[in-house]
Amino acid sequence: MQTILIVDDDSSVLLSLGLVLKQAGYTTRTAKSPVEALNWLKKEKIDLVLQDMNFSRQTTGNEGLALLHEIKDLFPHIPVILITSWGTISLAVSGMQAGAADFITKPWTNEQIIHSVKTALGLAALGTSTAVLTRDELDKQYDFTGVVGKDPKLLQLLQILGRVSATDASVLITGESGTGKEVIADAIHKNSVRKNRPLVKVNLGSIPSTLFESELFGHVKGAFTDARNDRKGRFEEAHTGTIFLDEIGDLDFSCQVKLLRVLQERTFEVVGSNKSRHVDVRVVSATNKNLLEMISREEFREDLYYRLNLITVHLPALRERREDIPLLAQHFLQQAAKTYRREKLTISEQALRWLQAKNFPGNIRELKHTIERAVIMASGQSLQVEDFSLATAMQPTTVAPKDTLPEVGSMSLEDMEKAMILKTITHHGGNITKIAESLGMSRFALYRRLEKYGIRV
Ligand SMILES: Nc1ncnc2c1ncn2[C@@H]1O[C@H](COP(=O)(O)OP(=O)(O)OP(=O)(O)O)[C@@H](O)[C@H]1O
Repeated sequence: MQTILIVDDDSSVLLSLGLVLKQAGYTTRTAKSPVEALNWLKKEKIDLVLQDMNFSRQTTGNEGLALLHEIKDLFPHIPVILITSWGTISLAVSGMQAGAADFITKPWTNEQIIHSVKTALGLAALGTSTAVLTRDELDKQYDFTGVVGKDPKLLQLLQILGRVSATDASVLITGESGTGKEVIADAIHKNSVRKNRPLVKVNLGSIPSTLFESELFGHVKGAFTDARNDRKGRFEEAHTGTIFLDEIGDLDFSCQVKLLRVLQERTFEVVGSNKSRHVDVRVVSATNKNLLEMISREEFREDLYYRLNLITVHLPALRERREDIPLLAQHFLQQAAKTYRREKLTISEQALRWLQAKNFPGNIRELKHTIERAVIMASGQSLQVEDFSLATAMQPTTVAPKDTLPEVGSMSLEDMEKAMILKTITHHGGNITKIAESLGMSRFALYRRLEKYGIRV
């Protein structure tokens, strides 16, 4: 049985937390001061510490922080979960920086405590094994179908993911556009105990802040002028499963606090109703932005950052894993050949080497589009360097001069708009930020048009 040490100066808190944890099958020890806590840690095998940060009457939290530092120095492998007041969230942030496993804000619920304890113990049990597994070994243990590659950086990442997926820990996936963040989010869900439950994907970059709550938490009929029916929010749809929050770095500052609340308390209110609903979700998020830089510019909340990234995985850019280009190219060739009914099509060795040396600022997505274009345009049975250079040369790089506009009456303004959007997507290899910039519109406006024309990027 695992033993949890609870540290708080309030006897009633010690009692209630002790009861909750005992009911959940843990042995508990209690300490009312840092000295008592350290004594327990020295004389018994403690698996986890649950520590109230505001346990001293001064409530500055300094004493709590000092105890945390001491525990991390003496027993670095024991996970520590902090309990803080909502008003002293900055304490929780300092605690996370000092190595705490997680933080819970008051008033806590029993589910929150158990969820956090289970996750932290699960992560601690994974240990720090360093033996690097081969792709075959990984495939025997986990389901990574759809994730092509065997570059050592990718294998290391998959190894961590395989182990972390089984826990309920929140995972933040970072990496440039087109490096496969969504593919990795799928893999996390597929390898988790929630795999038969829903995986709900939310692109936060495409939701205007005015619709944020209604989209994520749902609304009841009549909540606002356009609310003609009740509508389920994305969190409710994801209940018992996983929610994938894509483009988290694009979330408006005012919406960040609303998201923090639901992630913290695991409850939300449907717009127009005042009843709280409990939600059980695993959170995976992704961004191509540097959140730490955004935090220093005060554009992203640090407490939200720590809530999202119990584990961070960074996906390498394609230029950092060129060895995988031939494998990926073969994979996309098979896919495109099937789609365009050119099953017999192969790719030459020189063409593979040419692709391997080429730069793909749009990463794997751009490589995929490049192969697709070559498959459409190639006339022979084997794709050659010329097929790729031709496909690349056909990519628009300059603005068309005025007199090359199509004949009057041959195209509507909407056709032109759609064509220009497609041209820009090809040019930027699917990088939404750059496409929006080049077209002189906001990302939101771009997403609306993509939806309107049924274009998938
Ligand atoms: N390892 C991989 N194996 C096979 N296909 C991949 C891999 N990584 C990415 N892809 C493909 O590349 C394309 C882009 O991947 P994905 O959408 O996951 O990237 P992303 O990092 O989420 O991009 P963005 O930041 O622009 O949202 C998709 O078509 C995906 O299927």
